[in-house]
Amino acid sequence: MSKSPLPLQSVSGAEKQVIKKEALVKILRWHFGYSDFRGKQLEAIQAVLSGRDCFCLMPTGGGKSMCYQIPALAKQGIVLVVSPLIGEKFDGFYCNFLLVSALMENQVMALKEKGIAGEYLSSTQTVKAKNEIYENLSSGKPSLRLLYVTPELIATSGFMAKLIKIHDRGLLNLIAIDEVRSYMGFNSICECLLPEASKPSYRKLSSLRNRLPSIPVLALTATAVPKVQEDVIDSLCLRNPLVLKSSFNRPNIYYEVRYKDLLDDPYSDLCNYLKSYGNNCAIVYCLERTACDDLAVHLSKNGISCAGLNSKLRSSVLDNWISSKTQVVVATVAFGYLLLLAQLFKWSFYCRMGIDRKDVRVVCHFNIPKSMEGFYQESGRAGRDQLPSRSLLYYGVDDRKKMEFILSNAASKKSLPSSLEECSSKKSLADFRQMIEYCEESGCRRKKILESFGEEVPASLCAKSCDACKHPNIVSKYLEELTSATAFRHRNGSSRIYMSSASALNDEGQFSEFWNRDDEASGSEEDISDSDDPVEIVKSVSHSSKSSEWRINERMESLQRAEENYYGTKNSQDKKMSKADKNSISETLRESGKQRLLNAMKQNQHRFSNLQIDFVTSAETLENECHKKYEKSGKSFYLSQMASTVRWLSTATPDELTDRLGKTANISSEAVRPEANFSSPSSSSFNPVITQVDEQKVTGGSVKSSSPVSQDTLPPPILSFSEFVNRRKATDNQFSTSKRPSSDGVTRVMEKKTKF
Ligand SMILES: Nc1ncnc2c1ncn2[C@@H]1O[C@H](COP(=O)(O)OP(=O)(O)OP(=O)(O)O)[C@@H](O)[C@H]1O
Ligand SMILES: [Mg+2]
Repeated sequence: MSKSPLPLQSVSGAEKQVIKKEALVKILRWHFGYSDFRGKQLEAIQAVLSGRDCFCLMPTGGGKSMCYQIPALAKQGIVLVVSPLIGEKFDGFYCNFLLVSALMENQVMALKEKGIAGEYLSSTQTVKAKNEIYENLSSGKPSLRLLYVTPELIATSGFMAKLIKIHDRGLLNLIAIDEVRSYMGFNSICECLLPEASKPSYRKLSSLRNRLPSIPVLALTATAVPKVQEDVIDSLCLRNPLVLKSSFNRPNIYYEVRYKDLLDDPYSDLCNYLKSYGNNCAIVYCLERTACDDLAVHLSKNGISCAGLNSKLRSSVLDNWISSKTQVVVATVAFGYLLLLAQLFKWSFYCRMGIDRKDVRVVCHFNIPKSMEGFYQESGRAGRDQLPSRSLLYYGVDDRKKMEFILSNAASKKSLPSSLEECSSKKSLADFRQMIEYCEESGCRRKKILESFGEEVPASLCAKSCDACKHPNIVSKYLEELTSATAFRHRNGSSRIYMSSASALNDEGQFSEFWNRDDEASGSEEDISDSDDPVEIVKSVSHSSKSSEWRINERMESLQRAEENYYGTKNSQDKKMSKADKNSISETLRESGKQRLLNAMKQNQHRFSNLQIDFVTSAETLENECHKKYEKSGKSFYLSQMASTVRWLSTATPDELTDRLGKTANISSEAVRPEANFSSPSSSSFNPVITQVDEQKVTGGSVKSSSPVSQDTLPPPILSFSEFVNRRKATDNQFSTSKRPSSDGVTRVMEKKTKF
C-alpha cells in the first residue's frame, strides 16, 4: 500500500542543522512503521543531515539502509546510493546478471511500496526507462528521492556530468556508499588484482569527493577490520568523519559446527536438520556448482522445497524465495579454480546481494567458507528480524584441503609479481586459518567470530548460544574423534588433494567448476611437477613456465601424474599398491579400529558395568560388523562407520548394546552370504542406530541417518583424479565419435547417473 510522503522539514540543502530525534522518528514510523531507531542509526542520520561525513560499521541486518533512506525523506533533494549489489559488471565476476537485476528491482520496489520514490540505473533497463529517470532528474522539481547506481556508472563521464548538474542545482543531499568494503580497500594487493576494466570505476569513487566537495559522504559496511577502515576513509577522502561502530555480535544467531568426517551422511543430516525447522526458510551455501545442484536435488527428493541458484540463475528463483514459495535456496558459491577474482567476489556475492528477507531461520554452509568475513556476512543473513536463528557449518577435512589448495594457487593465476603473489596467498591462507580455528578449536564460536573483527569480549557474552558453550563436552569429543580420524587418514594416505566431487562431470558433460572449460579458455599457464609432495606440487603450479595457450589435456595428464606420484612414492609398499588396494581395509586398520572401539567401551564402562560382556570380544564383534558392511565400499566408509559406532557407544544404553551385540553375533556366525553386500534388505538388521542424541535433544539438531544401508542410499564413491580423467577421456571419445551429439549427451548423463 503506497503512502504519500510525510511533509518535509523546512531544511534546505544549504542548512546544516541537526534535525531533532522526534522529527526523524516520525518519518521512521510513517514510512517504515518502526517505533524507534536501532543502534547507531540515529547518530549516523543526524551526522549526515548536518553535513558531516560518516563511516558506519553495523552488523549484517543492523539496518544500514535506514541511515540513508531517512535522510532522503527528511530533506528535499536526492540521495545517491552507490551500491555494488546492483552492478551489472558483476557478471564479469561470474555473478549473474539476471539475479542482480532482480535484486535491484526488488529493492527499489520495496521502497516504492512504502511510497518512497526510488529508482535505479542499470544497463538492464530499457532506454525509455532510463530516459524517464533522467527527465525526472532534470525537471524543475524532481520527485526522485533515492537513486541507486553502480560504481561503474559513477565512472562514466556522462553520468558524472549529470550528477554535477544536479549538485549545482542544490538537489544532491548525500552520497551513500553501501557495502563499501565490497569494492574498496581490500588492500593494495587485491586492488592490483582487479581487472583493468573495473579499476577506473573503483578509483572514481574517490573522485566523488573532489568533484562534489560539499556533499557529505556516508560509507556503510558490515565488515571491516581496522586496517580496512583506514583504507576506506583514505580512499574516499572522508573529512573528519564521524566513525560509528556497532558490535558485530548477532546475539540471536546460534552458531554450530558439524563434522562431515564423523557423520554417516551429511546430506541426510542436513535434510533432517532443515526438516526440523518445518516450513521456515533457509539458505544453504555450497562451494561448487555441482555440489549445489546435488544438494538441491537431494533436498527436493526429501520433500524440502528447494531452488538451486546455479549457473543458470533465474530471477524467478529469487522471486519465489523472496515471496516465500520456496523454502530453501541453495546458493552456489561458484568458485573458479583459476581466478582469484572468483575467490574475492564469488564467495561473498550471494551474501552481499542485499536480500532483505528477514525471516531466514537457518543459514547453512555445506562447505567451509574461505574467510571469517565471508562467513560472518553469509551467516548474518539469518535472523534479520532479530528472532532466534541458526548458523550451521559442515566442516570436512577434504573441503579444507581443497580450499587450502585453491588459496595457495589463486594468486599465481593472475601473473602477479612474485612478491605480491606470495603476499596475497599468505593473506588468503591466514584469513582461512581463522575459519579452520573456528571449526577445529573447542572455544566459544561467537568469541572467535568477534575476535576476528578485533572485538574483545568475555566468554559469558555468548550465553550458551553456540554449540561449544552449550555442549562443551560433546564438542570436545567430536574434535578428538576428528583428530584421530584425520591422523589415521593421513597415516594411511587416503586424503586426496585433487579429489573432485562425485559429480565431476556435470549434466552438460562439461567439467565441474573445479575444471571449468571457460576457465581453461581464459588462459592459465601453469603446469604441475612430478613431485609427490603436495606442497611442492602447489609451488610448482605457481612457478612453472609459461606456455602461450592453455591445453587442458596436458594439464589433466600432469595432474594425473602428480596424483599417481603422490600415492606411488609415499613408500615402497604403497608403490606396489593398485588403486583398489589403496581403498581396501588393511589388517592394521582393522586392528586400530578394534582398539578404538575397545577404548570407547572402556571410557563408557560405568554404563556397561552390569553387563556380562567381555569388552575385547565385544569390540571385535562391533568391528566385524563395520567391516562386513563396508569392506566393499572401502576405507572411508569403514572409517566413518567406525567413528559413528564410537559415538554411539558414548550414548548407548546397556540394552541397546546387548541388543546390537546379540544381533551382530548372530549374523557374524552365519556363513558369508552373497547378500552381505549393501543391497541386501537383511543387512539392515545389523545396521546400528546411531544418533547425536544429546545434540538432538537440546538443540533440535538432526538425527543421524539410521536407515538401512541400501545401494540407493550409499554415498557415491569418490573418484580419484586419475579415475576422473579416464572417465572423462572415455566420455570425450564417445562424444567425438558420435554423429548425433544430442543423443550422446543423453548417454553421457545416463552414464554418470549409473556410474556415480
Ligand atoms: N529501526 C529499526 N527498527 C526495526 N527494524 C529495522 C530498523 N531499521 C531497519 N530495520 C529492518 O532491519 C532489516 C535489515 O535492514 P537493512 O537491510 O538495512 O540491514 P543492513 O544493515 O543493510 O544489512 P546487510 O549488511 O545484510 O545489508 C530490514 O528489514 C529493515 O527494515
Ligand atoms: Mg544492506
